[in-house]
Amino acid sequence: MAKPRVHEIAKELGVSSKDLIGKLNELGEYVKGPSSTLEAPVVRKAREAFPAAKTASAAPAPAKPAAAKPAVKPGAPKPGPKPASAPAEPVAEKPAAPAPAASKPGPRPGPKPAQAAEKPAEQAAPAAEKPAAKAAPKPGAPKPNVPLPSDMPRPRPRPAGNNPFSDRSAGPRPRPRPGGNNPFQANRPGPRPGGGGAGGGGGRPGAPGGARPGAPSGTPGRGFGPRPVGGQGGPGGAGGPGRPGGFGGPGGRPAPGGRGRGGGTAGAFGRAGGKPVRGRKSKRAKRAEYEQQQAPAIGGVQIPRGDGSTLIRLRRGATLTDFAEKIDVNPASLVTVLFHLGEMATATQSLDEGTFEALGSELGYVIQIVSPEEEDRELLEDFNIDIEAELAAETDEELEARAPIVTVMGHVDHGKTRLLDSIRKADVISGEAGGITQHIGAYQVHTTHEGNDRAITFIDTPGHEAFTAMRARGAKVTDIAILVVAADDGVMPQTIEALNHAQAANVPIVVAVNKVDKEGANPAKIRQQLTEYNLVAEEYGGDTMFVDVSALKGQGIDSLLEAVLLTADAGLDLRANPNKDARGVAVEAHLDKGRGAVATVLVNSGTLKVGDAIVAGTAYGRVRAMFDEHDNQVSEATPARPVMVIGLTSVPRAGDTFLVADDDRTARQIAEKREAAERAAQLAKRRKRISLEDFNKALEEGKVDTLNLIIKGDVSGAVEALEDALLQIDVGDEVDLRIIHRGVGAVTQNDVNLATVDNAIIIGFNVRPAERVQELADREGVDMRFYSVIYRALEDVEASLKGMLKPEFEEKQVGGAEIMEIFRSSKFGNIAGSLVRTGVIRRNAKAKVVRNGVVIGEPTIETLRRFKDDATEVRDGYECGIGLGKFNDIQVGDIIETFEMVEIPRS
Ligand SMILES: Nc1nc2c(ncn2[C@@H]2O[C@H](COP(=O)(O)OP(=O)(O)OP(=O)(O)O)[C@@H](O)[C@H]2O)c(=O)[nH]1
Repeated sequence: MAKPRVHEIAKELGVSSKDLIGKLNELGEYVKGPSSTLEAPVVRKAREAFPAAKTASAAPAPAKPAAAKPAVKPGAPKPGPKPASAPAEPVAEKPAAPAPAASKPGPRPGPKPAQAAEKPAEQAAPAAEKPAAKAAPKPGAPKPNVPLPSDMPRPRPRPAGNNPFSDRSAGPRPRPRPGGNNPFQANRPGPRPGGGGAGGGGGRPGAPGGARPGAPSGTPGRGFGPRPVGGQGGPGGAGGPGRPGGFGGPGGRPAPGGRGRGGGTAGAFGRAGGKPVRGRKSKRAKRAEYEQQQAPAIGGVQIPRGDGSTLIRLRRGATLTDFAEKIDVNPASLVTVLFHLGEMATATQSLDEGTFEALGSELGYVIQIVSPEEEDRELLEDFNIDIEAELAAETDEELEARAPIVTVMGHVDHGKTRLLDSIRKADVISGEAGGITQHIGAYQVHTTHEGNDRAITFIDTPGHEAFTAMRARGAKVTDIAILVVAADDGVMPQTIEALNHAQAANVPIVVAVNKVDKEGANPAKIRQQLTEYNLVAEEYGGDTMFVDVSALKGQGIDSLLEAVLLTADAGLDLRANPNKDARGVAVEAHLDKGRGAVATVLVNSGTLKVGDAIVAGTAYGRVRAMFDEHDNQVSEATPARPVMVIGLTSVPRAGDTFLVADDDRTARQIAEKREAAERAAQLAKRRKRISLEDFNKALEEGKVDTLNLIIKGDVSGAVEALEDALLQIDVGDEVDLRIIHRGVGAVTQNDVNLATVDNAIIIGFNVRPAERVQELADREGVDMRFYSVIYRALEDVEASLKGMLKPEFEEKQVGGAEIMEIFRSSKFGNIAGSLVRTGVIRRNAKAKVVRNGVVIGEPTIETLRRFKDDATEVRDGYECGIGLGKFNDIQVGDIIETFEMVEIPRS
């Protein structure tokens, strides 16, 4: 490769190509054109032919090309020739250039060196001599491609290639890349070198490829540090350099050169080497930065963020683990983030909606807590039960008329209970059946309407509380509400509450104006009052039916039932499919001593049969027997037919929906799943929400207080109502009211044990403690309270909570003085000349002026004197003058008592 071309030699000699060609032709060498290559002997001839020119131009000429070329493709072909022309110097300097070559030494070098080497080498040698001598003392270098800046006399070793040492030195050098065509490799082994004995051959290789590489290495020692840089890879080249070592001075250097090997090089080059490293780092850093942007860290953890509207659905009582699963992160990360938001929670703790919302908005997610109904629907879907779809799919042919279901509401004492009794008695069938003997929570009566026998089902739990509690559970039981208003009392607060609840539930209302038998009853006034609430009587042009009744005397009951039926027929589609598995609602339930859990259910659709596997809320079982309100055993219940069911393993709650499952196992699984969901939701509700900040503070100040309650009642409706009412008590933020357990039946040992563990108070409603339970409670110091009126229980709990909020003070009498004489002073008002009878009278104390046992005023002791001197206190047995400020209503004989407010220690 490195055969020089005519034009190159011409340039070197400072003559035109044409002249050179002419000359050579003259000398008998046939040369075709400027691009023709020349063999070494021919070149020699040419140089001999133009001796003068050569000396003149040689130096400069080579410099350029050399520099240029190597730079570009160092290892490349060019080098060969160039070097020839460009003597030694360049070599030294250029090493730098070669370095770069290193990076691509592989290919180039390989071949080139081999052949190129020979010639150039030869030629170079001679050529080099001169320059070398001048510039570099150390001539070593006939290095071809390297141009040489002159001022850098570096001893230029020889090109690795033809340096005899090269091989050897190389040997030791760590051989960088194994590369097949890596010159070094070839060299090393010896073949090349060996063959090259010629130095030339072997060297070459070094030169080109190796050179590059080598160069740097050697260089380093040299202090070329910087240059090499470009060289980069050169390292490998290192081999070359090895050479230098050979050459003495540099010797030491080589070592570094040795370093040739890749990374090592860097070190050898100092700064240069560092660069690449730095580059890599920054790349990594950049990536990290990018990732940071993607997922900002909160509290040191990175969490993929939502875009602010990413919807995440969670069930009630979900935990951080549930949330983490949805966004695919480690739950611990969420714990950390929440912690930084000021809340502490474990990954498996049920959290309330507010906490999830705060966490979600922080992370860019919109958290949607699935409603209980929806959750239950999803739960049932897992069992292939979709009640809504089932209902929607029913055809007219499948639907049959059913009885309307009615709830009686109204203000206290307006006659709800009495009305329900009257209706029961009015039942046309009762006579034959022996009357309604069972209170099962609902009953059905029959009446003749327009010649037909019609049934109406009444929920036997008056009041909107139960109605609302059921609704809250998603049960739409009531079709029509009878609003009872006493004609002698008028519309009262609960009347309005009741009608609001009914209207909110979209339940039509029939107004029963009761107690019309009473004197002073004014039914018209009721009609008029209710128009304000959108209940306009038909006779006034509205669409609400008002019926005057006397629950006491049983008057107007038939009309009321008729009004109910008319209202139902007018606006309600009361039909259901009786030919399928039953679905409905539990309206009442309790634990019966003999029969276990009993529940009164109302079938909404389908037919409930004895033997059915049933699940009601979290209770399940198999229908062992059913009874109606007449205490008759029945084998099946059709829509709107209330029956008392026996066979459940636990007591459901009023308002729990029930359904018949395919088999016992399914019923149990549904119940268990509901139970789990319920527990989670309860946990979330109960969780004390307190910020981290407040938490510490509250702890320090001993302000963390929770009133734990256990509620037991005779029927689930009462327990529900009591629980709801209790939870509505506004107790502020400092105290938490928790109902840790509720149930139907007597207070048991288990209840007391639970209360002992959680420091709870037991509230019993219409129940008594079971045997020996009172004893246990006394022993354990558990407070049990029993009520038969919900209101009283509420009052007590509220008072107790307030007590926890505010310390209680009581007056403690400090002293007492009797007024013996009255001095009138224009400046101080009346002064009571008194004798202290008990204790001590102090200035500024609060006082009570008592006359004949009656407190007539509570002034403050503003002035207190012993004779003419002010005193701060006067003890019993002494006389003093007491000024009560503006309170001048005193008489001789009055007693002035002073007292302090003393905090009553809580037991
Ligand atoms: N004179 C008269 N008294 C009635 C009538 N209806 C009810 N009462 C009386 O009113 C009082 C209250 O009746 P209840 O049926 O207990 O009233 P309630 O609305 O069920 O009361 P709570 O259960 O406390 O909400 C009783 O003393 C009844 O005897 C009526 O039509 N005429």
